[in-house]
Amino acid sequence: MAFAIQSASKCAKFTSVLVRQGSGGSLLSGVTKHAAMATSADVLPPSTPGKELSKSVFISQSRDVFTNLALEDWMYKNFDFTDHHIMLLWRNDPCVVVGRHQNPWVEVDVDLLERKGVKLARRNSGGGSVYHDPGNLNVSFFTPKARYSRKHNLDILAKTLEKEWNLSPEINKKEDLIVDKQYKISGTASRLGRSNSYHHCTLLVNVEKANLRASLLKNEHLHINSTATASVPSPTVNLSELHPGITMDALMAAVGWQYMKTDDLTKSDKGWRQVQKQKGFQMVNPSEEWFPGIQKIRDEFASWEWRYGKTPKFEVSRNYDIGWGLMQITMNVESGLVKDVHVELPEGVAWGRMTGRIELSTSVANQRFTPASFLLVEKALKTQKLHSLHSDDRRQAARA
Ligand SMILES: Nc1ncnc2c1ncn2[C@@H]1O[C@H](COP(=O)(O)OC(=O)CCCC[C@@H]2CCSS2)[C@@H](O)[C@H]1O
Repeated sequence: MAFAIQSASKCAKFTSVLVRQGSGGSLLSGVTKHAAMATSADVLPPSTPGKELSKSVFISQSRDVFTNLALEDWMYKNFDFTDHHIMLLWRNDPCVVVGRHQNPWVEVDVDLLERKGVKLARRNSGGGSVYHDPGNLNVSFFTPKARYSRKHNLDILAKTLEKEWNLSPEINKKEDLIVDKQYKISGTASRLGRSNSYHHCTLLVNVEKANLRASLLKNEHLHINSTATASVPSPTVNLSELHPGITMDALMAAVGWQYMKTDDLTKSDKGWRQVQKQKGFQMVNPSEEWFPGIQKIRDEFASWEWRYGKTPKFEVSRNYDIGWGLMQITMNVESGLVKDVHVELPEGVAWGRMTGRIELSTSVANQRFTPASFLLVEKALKTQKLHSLHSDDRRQAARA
């Protein structure tokens, strides 16, 4: 029996290729779409009974953020990592990935992202919003919860950069990897379940910095009140700027090999030993054929209900200069849907005989919130005549 795949999923199979024979070759050289396909049982020798821990490096063949998040989720839910730890390396086409408890309208200009073709995704782990493109490497470390250690994993990454390229990254308080005391090269988040866990992090190799900045710009017109997790912006640097030898291929190979040779066992793993069974990295095709049910998970990650509907409830306002002062339109949004709308008129301005705060019943009620919801309310208001109160009107309004 090969490792956990059998015990957990009966049918997960992997296209498996040895991608680095000898030390000189590029990580991905020799890998073709039609590389020999084999089940894990064909690749890995049968494990001997007892407490043996082995490790694998998987590389996702997909660049679709929703597919990769689904793959991660599938592995987390279906594998048993007790005697097999896995590192998954994955990259995405341009996207912003917000944390599980975040508000996308706080974090980014949602409409701008859409116009630029940058996807917006929500992950299952907590923390802030990060930008991905193929120059960003995502590294997921899967272990049983009992062996979960962010520090151990980040040490592997730091050690790789030290040994291979003479860099001295440090792990700061929030477990970012930073260089020169301030420049972030990696952000971290994690998910812990009853028995399984993963810690995942980014590595900025050579992302389009201008796109990173532009994709994390906010919509300055929206004023949002919410309890959602806020991101912690930091100055960032690409590893390729620190050492020209750091290419994506070279980094993936170095990180993968450092992972394979690092002992994950701890003092509490009495009677265990770590064995090396895998001779190379395994290319993973995250398709329905290999991971039954993955398409449904992918569709859930891509759905409006998950990306926007999961936003913690919030209050969002826009201010309008109407000549006599600032008018404010406010909406309460729950599960991404507009629950109620009110307008706050500036002092001394009336709408008919109404002043101050006015509850509105509008066509946006119970609809999905978008910044364009404000345009609809604005339009509806424009059909009403606002006027400045004369002192007589003020007295009347006060009596009403
Ligand atoms: N790709 C990437 N890597 C590192 N730092 C980034 C990146 N993109 C943006 N940033 C910077 O980090 C802050 C947000 O930092 P903050 O600390 O708020 O959030 C994080 O770091 C979350 C990391 C999540 C990692 C997951 C791994 C797989 S899927 S995403 C942002 O405002 C930018 O200044």
